[in-house]
Amino acid sequence: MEGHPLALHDVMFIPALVAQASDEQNKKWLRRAQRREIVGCYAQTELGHGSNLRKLETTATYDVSTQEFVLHTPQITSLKWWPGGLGKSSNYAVVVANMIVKEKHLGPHSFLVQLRDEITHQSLKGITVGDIGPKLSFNAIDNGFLGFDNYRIPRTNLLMRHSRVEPDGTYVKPPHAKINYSAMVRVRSHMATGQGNFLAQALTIAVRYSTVRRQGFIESGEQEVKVLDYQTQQHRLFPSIAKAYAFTFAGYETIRLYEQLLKEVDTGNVSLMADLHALTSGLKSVVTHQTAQGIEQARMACGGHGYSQASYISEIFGVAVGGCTYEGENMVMLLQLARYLVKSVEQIKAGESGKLGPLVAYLAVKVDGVDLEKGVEEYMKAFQHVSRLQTWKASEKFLKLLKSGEKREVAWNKSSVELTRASRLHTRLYIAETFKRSVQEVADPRLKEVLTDLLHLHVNYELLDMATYALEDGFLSSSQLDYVRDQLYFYLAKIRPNAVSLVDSWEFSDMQLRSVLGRRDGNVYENLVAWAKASPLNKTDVLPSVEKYLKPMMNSKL
Ligand SMILES: CCCCCCCCCCCCCCCCCCC/C=C/C(=O)SCCNC(=O)CCNC(=O)[C@H](O)C(C)(C)COP(=O)(O)OP(=O)(O)OC[C@H]1O[C@@H](n2cnc3c(N)ncnc32)[C@H](O)[C@@H]1OP(=O)(O)O
Ligand SMILES: Cc1cc2nc3c(=O)[nH]c(=O)nc-3n(C[C@H](O)[C@H](O)[C@H](O)COP(=O)(O)OP(=O)(O)OC[C@H]3O[C@@H](n4cnc5c(N)ncnc54)[C@H](O)[C@@H]3O)c2cc1C
Repeated sequence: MEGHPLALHDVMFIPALVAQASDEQNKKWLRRAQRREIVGCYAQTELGHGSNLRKLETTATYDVSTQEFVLHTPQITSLKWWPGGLGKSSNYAVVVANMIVKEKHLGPHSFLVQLRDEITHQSLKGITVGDIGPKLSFNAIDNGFLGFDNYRIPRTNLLMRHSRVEPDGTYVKPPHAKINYSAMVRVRSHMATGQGNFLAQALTIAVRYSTVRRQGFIESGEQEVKVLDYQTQQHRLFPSIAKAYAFTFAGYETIRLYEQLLKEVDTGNVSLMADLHALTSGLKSVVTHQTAQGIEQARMACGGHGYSQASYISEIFGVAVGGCTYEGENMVMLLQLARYLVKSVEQIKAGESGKLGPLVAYLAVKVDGVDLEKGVEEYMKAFQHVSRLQTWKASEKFLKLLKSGEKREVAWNKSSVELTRASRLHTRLYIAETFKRSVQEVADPRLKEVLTDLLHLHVNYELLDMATYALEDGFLSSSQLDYVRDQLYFYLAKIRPNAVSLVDSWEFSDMQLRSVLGRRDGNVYENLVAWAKASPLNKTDVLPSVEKYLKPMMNSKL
């Protein structure tokens, strides 16, 4: 859970080579990387810039006389900063640098760069590299810094699958300007399943513990109840169980789309890139945020023991919440999706609704009302309505500011909170839709029934959560919202008997969970005592600090 120093080798270094190095280059590098004869990382972010890639400062200047690129770190803010595995473990990196050829700045490009000697592992001349120090979590990973002092690499170390620099300095452009961002898009495509997995771990601990913990009464005079029987506890945990499933289903779809994109790009077809970029930008943002919230609720649902490291939930939280920042800070990525949504609105206004992609076609179709009692399809129409409403409102605000003479960037900034709201609603619609589709495809009728209950819980919880939008224009009445509330409470109670099975079905072992509270055998109390006794402070009855500090203080006459 604390991460692995070689994680980025598998998660980004190898995928960057697969997607961006030419077949010829990969004959040299890929097998070596796969066999772990060389260990790499993905070095893009700098001390001064992470989000705004166009302003990366590390330069790779082509020297036509030697057919080499000269990598250089012009100032302190240009140091690479954050890459996982860079500090101590890697001897190679895919480095993203601003490429300059014949004095022309050609923007960020990826290069394979050797950092350390393959035998001694010592850093090479011209390279400054080290670890950036402890973090909130992920402390088994050596996130690092890296500087170059006019460090030379062969021309052929530019990753040349999609763009090239010929020996004479002729630049051959890629088929899409952002094709070099593929390693990021890949990780974003995988993040919904990854984060769903973190959420599932925290919920497994909290749900299991909630059936061991007895406290208080529901009907007086009876045995104290398992805390999972409280409606508030169910409300805290069960909607997140639904989300963990929903995120996983959505993630399967984005992973499939990424694989499709890779194949299509190789045939020169880049049409999926904008759609997938928009989709994964929104999905990574919503999923990481809701996962962090869900894990924190799971911790609180374990009361005082949730705060102990024996629960292990704090570590899961620390790792998961990193996802709100890495692979694109969440607000920044929501605004990327918003660009796509605004463009879609502009297309509709221009009478080109027919050109809209399937995920945004609903923006052009108005619905007057819904009959929620007819079932999940009607909820989908309600989600479409609120997303459409907010997308149009935010877009109109932006377009109006533009029309009034504001500069594009200023108008954008003044509309940005509303735009991020639209992006979230659009993404939550997508999550609900994929959840619905995935449940419909389940063949086993008993499994389908339980997952359908979770789906119902999800859509009622979500609609209630976005109720202000639906009430704003009178789309939903307050009596419809009462119906949604009743349904929510109905499904909380219905799911209760299956709650433990739902989390057990994720099949985390005790070794994976590392949680005293979430043990499979439920022997929480004995093991909490054993865990406490094993605390380093309990190695001796009297600590050295007693002689050193306590006694002088207690014996002082002052
Ligand atoms: C088995 C597989 C496992 C897979 C991995 C699973 C991971 C799951 C987690 C669980 C496992 C835990 C294990 C541990 C893993 C830990 C991993 C952490 C690793 C972290 C790595 C990093 O963080 S790497 C650095 C990431 N950095 C960023 O994300 C930077 C964010 N910024 C950007 O991406 C960009 O700068 C930008 C998109 C914000 C803006 O780009 P730019 O300025 O160039 O563009 P514009 O804004 O001007 O837009 C122009 C135009 O381009 C379009 N566009 C931008 N990007 C793309 C793209 N990628 N694709 C397509 N199109 C793009 C943009 O939309 C604009 O279009 P318009 O039409 O003009 O609107
Ligand atoms: C655990 C972890 C692992 C990482 N691993 C790697 C790695 O392996 N390789 C690598 O290269 N990098 C890595 N990073 C770096 C990471 O990708 C960046 O930190 C991330 O992309 C955010 O960029 P930033 O730090 O520049 O944030 P900033 O952009 O400085 O964000 C600060 C604030 O400014 C806001 N902001 C910035 N731009 C805008 C805008 N245009 N509009 C509105 N608001 C804006 C943000 O929303 C945020 O609130 C890692 C980071 C972490 C935490």
